[in-house]
Amino acid sequence: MVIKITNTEEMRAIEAAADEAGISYQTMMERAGQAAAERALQLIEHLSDPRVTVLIGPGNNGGDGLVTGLLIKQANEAADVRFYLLTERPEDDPYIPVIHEVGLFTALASDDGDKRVLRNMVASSDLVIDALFGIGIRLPLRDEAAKVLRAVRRGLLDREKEHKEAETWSINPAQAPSEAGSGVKILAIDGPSGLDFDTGQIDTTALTADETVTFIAAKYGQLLFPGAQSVGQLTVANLGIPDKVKELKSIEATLLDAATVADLLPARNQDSNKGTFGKAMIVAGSVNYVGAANLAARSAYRSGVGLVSVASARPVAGMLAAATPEATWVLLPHDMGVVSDGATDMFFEEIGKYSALLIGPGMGQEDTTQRFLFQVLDHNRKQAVPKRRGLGFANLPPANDTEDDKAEASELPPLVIDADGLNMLSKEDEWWKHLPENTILTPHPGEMARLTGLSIEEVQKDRFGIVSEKAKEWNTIILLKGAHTLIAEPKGRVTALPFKNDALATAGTGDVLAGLIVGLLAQGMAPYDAACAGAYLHAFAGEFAAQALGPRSVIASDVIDALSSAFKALTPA
Ligand SMILES: NC(=O)C1=CN([C@@H]2O[C@H](COP(=O)(O)OP(=O)(O)OC[C@H]3O[C@@H](n4cnc5c(N)ncnc54)[C@H](OP(=O)(O)O)[C@@H]3O)[C@@H](O)[C@H]2O)[C@H](O)CC1
Ligand SMILES: [K+]
Repeated sequence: MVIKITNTEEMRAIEAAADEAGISYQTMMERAGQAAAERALQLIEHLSDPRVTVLIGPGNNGGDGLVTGLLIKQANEAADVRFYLLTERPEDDPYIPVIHEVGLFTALASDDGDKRVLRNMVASSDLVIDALFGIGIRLPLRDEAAKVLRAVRRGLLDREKEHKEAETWSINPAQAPSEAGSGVKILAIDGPSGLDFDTGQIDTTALTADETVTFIAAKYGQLLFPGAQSVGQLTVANLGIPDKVKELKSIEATLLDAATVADLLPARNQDSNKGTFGKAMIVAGSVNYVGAANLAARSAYRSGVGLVSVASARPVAGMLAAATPEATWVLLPHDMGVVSDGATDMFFEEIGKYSALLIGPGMGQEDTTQRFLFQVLDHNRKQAVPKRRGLGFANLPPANDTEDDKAEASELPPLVIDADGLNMLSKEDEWWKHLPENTILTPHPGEMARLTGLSIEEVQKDRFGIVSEKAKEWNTIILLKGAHTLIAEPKGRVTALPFKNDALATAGTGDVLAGLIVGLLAQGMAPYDAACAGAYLHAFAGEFAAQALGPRSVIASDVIDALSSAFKALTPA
């Protein structure tokens, strides 16, 4: 199963192709209603006589809502299901007669001038299903639709107020009742009505859903802010559309899922030693940013790599060695605690032993460090092979002749550039021409803005477009961080993460991510796969950490600690 991401035009083409292939529009609508009803039934399963209000729009989104409501009633006789119609449904609607036959309550907006009926319906509901509009919307919302949504909000507030009045207060906050909010859940069909499914723009009157059930594929607008904020937890129901439908198959944007990541991870061979699982080198840290190297190295180790070496300015190693006992160290020449360009020779004496390389976290951006970075990047092009100078380190095995030869002939191993590495790149004209093929860049939106010369707002507004375009232009893999992190490669693939977790918005989590990716790379994963899997596991670990500690209190080290939970959940023993 691969979850695709489409725009509305692509979705229309897929629907038409599915219809052509024998899955009629009505069949799709009934399967859509079935999928939404399943989620709805789960949301009300703890209630003995649940009350459900379904908001019905004029188009097929409304049709999905009618099916959903009917199926809820069919599955749960005790449920009080009522429908609120924005407009009369088309005359040939097959579901309205059934609703009348079953005797379910319906109200029509044009009969409810001041929207009191709607407000009361919502205030007395446990679940509101939003089936006013889906991908057929053209913003802004017309008046009547906006009025209906405002009345729904008022109904929700009434309910919340009532709930609060009924609350009892405990003197000791540690023992206060934990239940909060109005208790009304909102389930959106395909998305909150008022969402632009292509851009993520959203009408100010739109509801904030707890959950969204969408169909066949995710839509860009569900993953872009500000709309993504109102989508809640997203479920994708494929409606039985075969993967081979050309219009679906040709889509290159996908939403990453746990099973796909589990399949990507390298197998663990029991007959192994630390050499089996690769060696990662991390060039990181400077006297001003000491901790980055520690976070990246510890995170890399949690990925299962056999050995992690940190190459850093000598004083940094002195400060960190005790806190990072598993790492080995390569002590680079430095100027006042930042890596100097004189470090290049020593770097190349070592790098041949490593199967992956990360450069950047906490390095600073001094001119001398920048020269070092570009000398490293240009090595493959210039074939400048330095002579070994015998400056080994106590904790690395002495190189024998063969290793020496290997080191001298070596190209750079698969490479990740992060943080200050990216900032130093952006200071050089046409910097991308210096990158070895398949390099992974891991910018956050601010770094991406610097690399592209755009503003952060411009980057964020068109995340998918920009990351895809730049991956092609720069011929490199780009991982654009943020809620719904994106990974794109030059050939056109783009992958989005399903996570939007503010727990990761804290210093050092970027170092953790970069370390995790280099650890996976070192174990032989293909660069694009390592970037995707690393990003997924990092965000997944963030979810575990947030559950345990609350998103507010999570710090980068907690994410490292939670990595084992993320790996275990994906690949249970
Ligand atoms: N993707 C799938 O495979 C499936 C999707 N299904 C569902 O179908 C909807 C899309 O249905 P569609 O009928 O094309 O469009 P909507 O229901 O979303 O909306 C159309 C109606 O909305 C009116 N409209 C448009 N803009 C506004 C506005 N700004 N204010 C008020 N009203 C608006 C529009 O009126 P017009 O006068 O402009 O025509 C239409 O009446 C999709 O989202 C899924 O939920 C299938 O059921 C299953 C397969
Ligand atoms: K909707």
